[in-house]
Amino acid sequence: MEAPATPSGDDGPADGVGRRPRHAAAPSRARASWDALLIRRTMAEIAPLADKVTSYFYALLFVRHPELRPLFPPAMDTQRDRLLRALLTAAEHIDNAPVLVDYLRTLGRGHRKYGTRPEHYPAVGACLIGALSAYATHTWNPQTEAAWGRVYATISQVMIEAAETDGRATPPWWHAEVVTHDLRTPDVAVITLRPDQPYPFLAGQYASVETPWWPRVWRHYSFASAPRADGLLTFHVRAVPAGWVSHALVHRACPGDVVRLGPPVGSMSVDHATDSGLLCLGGGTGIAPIKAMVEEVAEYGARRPVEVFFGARNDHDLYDIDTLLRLRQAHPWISVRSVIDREDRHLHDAVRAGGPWRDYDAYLSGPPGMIRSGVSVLQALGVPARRIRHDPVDDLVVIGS
Ligand SMILES: NC(=O)C1=CN([C@@H]2O[C@H](COP(=O)(O)OP(=O)(O)OC[C@H]3O[C@@H](n4cnc5c(N)ncnc54)[C@H](O)[C@@H]3O)[C@@H](O)[C@H]2O)C=CC1
Repeated sequence: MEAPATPSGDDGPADGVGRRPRHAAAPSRARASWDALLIRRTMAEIAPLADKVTSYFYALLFVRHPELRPLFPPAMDTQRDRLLRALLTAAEHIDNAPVLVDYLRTLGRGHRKYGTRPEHYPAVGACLIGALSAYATHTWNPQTEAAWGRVYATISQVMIEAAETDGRATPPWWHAEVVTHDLRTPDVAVITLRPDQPYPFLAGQYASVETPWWPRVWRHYSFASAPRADGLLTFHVRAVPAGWVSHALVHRACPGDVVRLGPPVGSMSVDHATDSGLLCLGGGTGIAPIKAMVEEVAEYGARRPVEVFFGARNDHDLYDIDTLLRLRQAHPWISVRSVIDREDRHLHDAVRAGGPWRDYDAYLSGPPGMIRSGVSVLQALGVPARRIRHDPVDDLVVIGS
């Protein structure tokens, strides 16, 4: 979702690939819905050819604009997926302006760390339309091209404005020095960082991290502690197979090394306006944001039921259970249950046995499969969808890799 590529912006013709003049009238509802229909048709046609379309898009971009190549990572594998996911997400919410705008603003802010500038957007937009038109051969026509031009213009305008607004208050990225590096298991490290300037975030959020060993390769990690008075940040990192960044962080990083951090993102934060109970499911290193949220609730001082289920493959993988148990000792209204996988019993079985959870707010963090099945289990147990929170499952594919 964080391709330093997508939407465009210039002062081109209204129906071309460009940025709508700042004060231009918004398209009518009818036109917006018609555009949405045409965009969805294109997306449906190219879905089975997604890899080819994105490869062709980047080939066009780098041939036409070689000066943009340094903004992207040397190996483009994950990058390709991100562009497509960003487009799919935008297409999915195209009729839901508040959700779409919120998503695009986050995307625009996140692009600042790549060095994306307003003048890059038209170049990207023209190549995107070039790639779509080459593959969506059944649905592409002048009306579809015009619809893409308008939608892309709106998307790029939202992203550019969000980046400009953000630029007035925050840096595009933060440098952060490794202060401690604690190898808790052969492949899990708990790493503490000191950012070079204040880094405001909420427990439950996550950030992109770039290491000095893999420039321009960014991966997401959730904060493992609530905001601290000393400003330090903590991450839990598991070195996963073929995970360049995670391997570097676990096996190479030492105190004194400096990484870069993108802005905090994510909406899985605790609502302190209610005193409902919290049901928290953490799988493996997915326990990180759960721990941060539990710490925040404890600091907040409200005595509300907090029920944590920590799923792990084996005892070693309960690498942070002691911290959770200390929290429980200090705050008896917190309950912590560890669940080691067994053939006949998994994390969700323990959750099922522990209810009822109807009146709880539920938070899930862990592997995508755990989140998907966890949501179904909780809904079957009567927890309404609006009370179930987790990070976007697509982002988790690259969280921690
Ligand atoms: N904000 C978030 O949601 C975060 C997600 N993660 C993700 O969490 C994962 C952690 O990786 P590992 O520590 O290797 O986890 P893992 O693969 O060892 O799984 C940990 C535990 O999760 C549960 N689990 C896993 N798959 C399940 C399924 N399909 N159904 C039910 N329960 C399941 C089991 O209890 C398992 O022991 C990574 O995929 C990482 O991207 C990590 C940090 C934050």
